[in-house]
Amino acid sequence: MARRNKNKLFTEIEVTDAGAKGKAIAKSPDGRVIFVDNAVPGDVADIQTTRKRKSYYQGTATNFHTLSDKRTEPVCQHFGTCGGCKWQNMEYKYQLEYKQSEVENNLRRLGKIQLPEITPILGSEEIYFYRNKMEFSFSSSRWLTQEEIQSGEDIQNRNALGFHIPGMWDKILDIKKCHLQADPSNAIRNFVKEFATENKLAFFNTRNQEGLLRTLMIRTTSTGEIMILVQFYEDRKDQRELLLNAVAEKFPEITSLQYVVNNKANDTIYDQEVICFKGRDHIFEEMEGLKFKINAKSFYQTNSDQAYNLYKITRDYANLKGDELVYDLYTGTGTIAQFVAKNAKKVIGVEAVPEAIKDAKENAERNEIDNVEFYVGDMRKVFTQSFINKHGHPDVIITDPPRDGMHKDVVAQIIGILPQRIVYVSCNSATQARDLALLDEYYKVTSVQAVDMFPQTHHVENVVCLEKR
Ligand SMILES: C[S@@+](CC[C@H](N)C(=O)[O-])C[C@H]1O[C@@H](n2cnc3c(N)ncnc32)[C@H](O)[C@@H]1O
Repeated sequence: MARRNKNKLFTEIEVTDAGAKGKAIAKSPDGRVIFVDNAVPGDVADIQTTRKRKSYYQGTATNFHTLSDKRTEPVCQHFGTCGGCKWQNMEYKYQLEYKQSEVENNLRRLGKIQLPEITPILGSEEIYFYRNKMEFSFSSSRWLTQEEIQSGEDIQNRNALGFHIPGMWDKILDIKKCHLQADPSNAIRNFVKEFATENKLAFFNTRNQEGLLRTLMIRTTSTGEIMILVQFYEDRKDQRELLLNAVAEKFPEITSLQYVVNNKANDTIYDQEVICFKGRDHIFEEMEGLKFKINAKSFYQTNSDQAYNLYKITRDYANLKGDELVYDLYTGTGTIAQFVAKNAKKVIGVEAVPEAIKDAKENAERNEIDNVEFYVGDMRKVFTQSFINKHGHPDVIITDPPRDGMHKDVVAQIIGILPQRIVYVSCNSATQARDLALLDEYYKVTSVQAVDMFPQTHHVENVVCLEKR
């Protein structure tokens, strides 16, 4: 029996809000929420639903009756196909408003937290070309745009170097100019694509798992250094050297040219050997005179200017007088730990990635900071009572977990310790709200400050200060 198509077309619907995952929000005539693609709050549009759930629809705005005055013209030719900058069609001041209200809503509704007066979100001065790290994928089956399909041309070359089409693991949109990372990022990516195509180097075929070229990572820093990492699938020395030598010759400003040969099913490099082809195996970022060494696997905040603002807020909230023992949980390469060290008696950083901890120790030595210590391991297993007994009872805990937030055992351990103050830095205010709810009996939220690290996207960073009740 044929399945009935349950999708609907709702006409003349007002789009009222923007929220989770960058989608706009509207209400259907039957009272459900609709998460809408391709719309801006204030638009009045026909909405074609694509999925129905118990309490909501997903859909796309098709025909527009009124265009919102919050709209602006997207600057990027890839807008709408590329999933990277979903909010590029909304003026920046409104992006900030929606980010601020998402943080507040999550803390109030999910966390049920009583909030102090909230400081306005700190916007980014640079709203384009602010990222210091981008990763592009090679593909031999480029995503074809509507214009290309309609042109009816026989397209011979389907090579692409760019981003995954949202929700499609095997389709890559070829990127000609990305507005998120400053030059020479675009020049390097375009050169690599052209050189590889001209020299018939095989782009990766995801379905057949074959080809030479897999991913390209470009990292830039405020010190002017550049790191390039090419990930190869096939181990062909001649072809690899042909490409890497051409890149080195064309861009002598590259200070670290590295590669990985990875023929396992997924393209994560974290369990792979990174080989330095030319220059150093690392680059340096600088902040307030502190130097941070970054290797290919290190986490470093992707918007350097806003990272500095984020760290200053974190240090202010920690309100250190100089005699405190501070724990910096999820320390990465120990950046926050070193940033606050001169205001504390001692700082202890804990992190899961061994390479990051190695860099953290080296960074501290280079920066001549001798009151920091770093330990490696899964937070849940390392941050235990015996760890506290050994290293001391913290007066202040700074925590900056990944998107999933803290494991409930880690929250329970913090409650067991009851430091005077907690500074919670988060890139996901929903999981932050969940964790704050668990802490609420023991801690009062005294300050909240959202920081926009990612203009043109819905992502937002949030810093919360908690004082023991
Ligand atoms: C959002 S980053 C913060 C890094 C650092 N605070 C900074 O500003 O650069 C989160 C860090 O948590 C680490 N991490 C993720 N899961 C972890 C776990 N279970 N135990 C310890 N560290 C973990 C990641 O490797 C990453 O370095």
